[in-house]
Amino acid sequence: MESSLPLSHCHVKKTELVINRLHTFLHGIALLALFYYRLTSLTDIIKNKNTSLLLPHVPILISELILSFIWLLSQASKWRPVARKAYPERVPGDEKLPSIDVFICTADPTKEPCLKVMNTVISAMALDYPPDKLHVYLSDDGGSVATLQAIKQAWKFSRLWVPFCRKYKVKMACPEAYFLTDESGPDGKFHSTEFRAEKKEIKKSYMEFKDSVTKIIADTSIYMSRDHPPIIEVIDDANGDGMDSDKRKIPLLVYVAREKRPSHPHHFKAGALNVLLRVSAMISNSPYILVLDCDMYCNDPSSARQAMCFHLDPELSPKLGFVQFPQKFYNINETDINDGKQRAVWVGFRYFSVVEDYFTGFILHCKGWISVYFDPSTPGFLGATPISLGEILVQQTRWSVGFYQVALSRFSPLIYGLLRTSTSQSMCYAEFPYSQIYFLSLYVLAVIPQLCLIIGISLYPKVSSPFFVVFSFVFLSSQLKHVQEVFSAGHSIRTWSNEQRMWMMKSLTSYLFAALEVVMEKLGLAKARFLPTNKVVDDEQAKLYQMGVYDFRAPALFMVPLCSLYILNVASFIIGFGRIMQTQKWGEMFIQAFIPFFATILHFPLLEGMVLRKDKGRVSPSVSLLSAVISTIFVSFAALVNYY
Ligand SMILES: O=c1ccn([C@@H]2O[C@H](COP(=O)(O)OP(=O)(O)O[C@H]3O[C@H](CO)[C@@H](O)[C@H](O)[C@H]3O)[C@@H](O)[C@H]2O)c(=O)[nH]1
Ligand SMILES: [Mn+2]
Repeated sequence: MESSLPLSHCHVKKTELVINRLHTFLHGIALLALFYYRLTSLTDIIKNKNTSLLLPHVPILISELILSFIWLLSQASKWRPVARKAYPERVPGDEKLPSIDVFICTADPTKEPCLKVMNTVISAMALDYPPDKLHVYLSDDGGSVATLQAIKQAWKFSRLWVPFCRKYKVKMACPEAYFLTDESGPDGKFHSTEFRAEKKEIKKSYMEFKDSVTKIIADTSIYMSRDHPPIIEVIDDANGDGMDSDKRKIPLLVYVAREKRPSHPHHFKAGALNVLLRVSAMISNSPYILVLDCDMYCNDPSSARQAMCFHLDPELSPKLGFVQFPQKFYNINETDINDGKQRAVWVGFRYFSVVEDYFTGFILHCKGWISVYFDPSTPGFLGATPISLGEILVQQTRWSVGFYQVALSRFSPLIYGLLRTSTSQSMCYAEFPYSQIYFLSLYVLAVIPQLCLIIGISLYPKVSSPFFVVFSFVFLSSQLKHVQEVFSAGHSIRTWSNEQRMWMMKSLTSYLFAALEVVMEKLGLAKARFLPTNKVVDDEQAKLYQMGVYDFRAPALFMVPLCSLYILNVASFIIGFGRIMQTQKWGEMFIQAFIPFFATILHFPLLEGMVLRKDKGRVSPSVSLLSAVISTIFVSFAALVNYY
């Protein structure tokens, strides 16, 4: 009877569906009204031959068109929200399970601490899956001797750890995280002296393993090699124990450092994964692969079985290309000022773009495969997100470069995708690459209404006009929709402000610089690069992050535009507000004064960073000074125009 029960269940989230569609409908109508207003006022300007007024009005119109276009694309992923449930207890017996190859990538031993990489490896070894059907491959792009030595130690420790996890059904397969939490074993065995004795023993072994890794690091010079021959090593001990697949108690573990030469393009992570595909084809050749980054660990040992609930489902299976677990992070605190959690969501691996995960998924869909997005209540995998603002912006710049590479190519989702897959699927895949042009809208909205407020040019309807309601509705409906999404995901209002702030900060810096980088790349002046994020946590940074305070020690290239725009907004609000008080014309400039006011409040941490804070993570005085000079030039320009 058991086999007739479904392995998974998918249900439509009805309330969210109704809210989303109602929002699409009402917001869509309001946008049409907004553009009606813009077009009529532009026609008036042209009729009255006030051509100089086109200078601010046209960019504002373009920026509103861009925002609306991206909003429209984003509706596709919200049209039919579903939730999935997997029943791993219903998957067939172990003998019927297909085998899995787990791929883990590491690249730079200076940025990716060896112990963390080994924890990822060990947690994968301890997945709840038949050991003879699980094979773990580590790709080491850094070709580091230390990593090779450490993985041998990790293998030794796994020989104790994997049986321990199986025996006591340990829920946290990553040893570092296990020994940090207070898990005392499953019910019943909780008090057993046997369990306690074994736990003590295994903890001792873990400490010895940690010491051995520390010693390896201390004794070896650690650097990221870009020039090395290939090494493939099946990790084993001298007796060959553990190799005989009939008797194997722990999964096979293989170390791979592909050949790298400076003259040869190696295609970053996608290149590493393709080498693993070729190597694993010769060794285990499993029909399924599980890809992990070295900063993620398996948080729920049953996740491989959960994925099988979809892959073995007779209805889904023939077309199912991949099961995607959302990226969730273990190093996020409640305040999450950097919006590291990214609530909105990201096989031969495709080169060509540094967002190979997104791009490969897109191409698979275009080839007719489907995928399942599975968000279990216990996250299957937990990763690490950068905790400093600078790292986040650098990471975002890399992603943005990757998205532009896709958007500007023949693979552009709205052309390539529409011809090959459904409209809604293409829209979903188009949202990320096209939303990189947010920076155009945000620069316009951060500068033009402000300068016009100082000059005294009105760009928005008066409070008494019926179109005032339209503009207010568009603003409120988009903000309230965002708040609703934040709340329904179980977060607080603080998440809303963090996400708004980070969205603006990323757009104004990363999206812009990525666009410049891609232009340079097209002109042959720059080369594609993949700077792995830094996973080494600096104490000072960790302290600031824990307190919910920004670490503004980001590159000046990022900080100067942000601070200059902030000062410009504060200044324009003060000048504009002063003028409104003088002239008592509240109605005319209300929206225009509200924009810099909103920015001033939302980005208050920048003001704190420039003026109030004295700690190391404040905005450096040179950045503040340079920003003040730049914004003064803009404000003076507007004041001069106003004067004449
Ligand atoms: O030349 C390289 C560069 C990177 N990596 C590995 O790629 C992974 C991702 O790098 P990371 O620095 O952690 O970047 P993130 O921005 O955190 O990664 C996100 O973005 C990447 C695309 O840019 C995706 O591949 C990742 O899955 C996704 O988590 C890590 O395991 C690296 O070791 C390589 O193997 N070779
Ligand atoms: Mn990462």
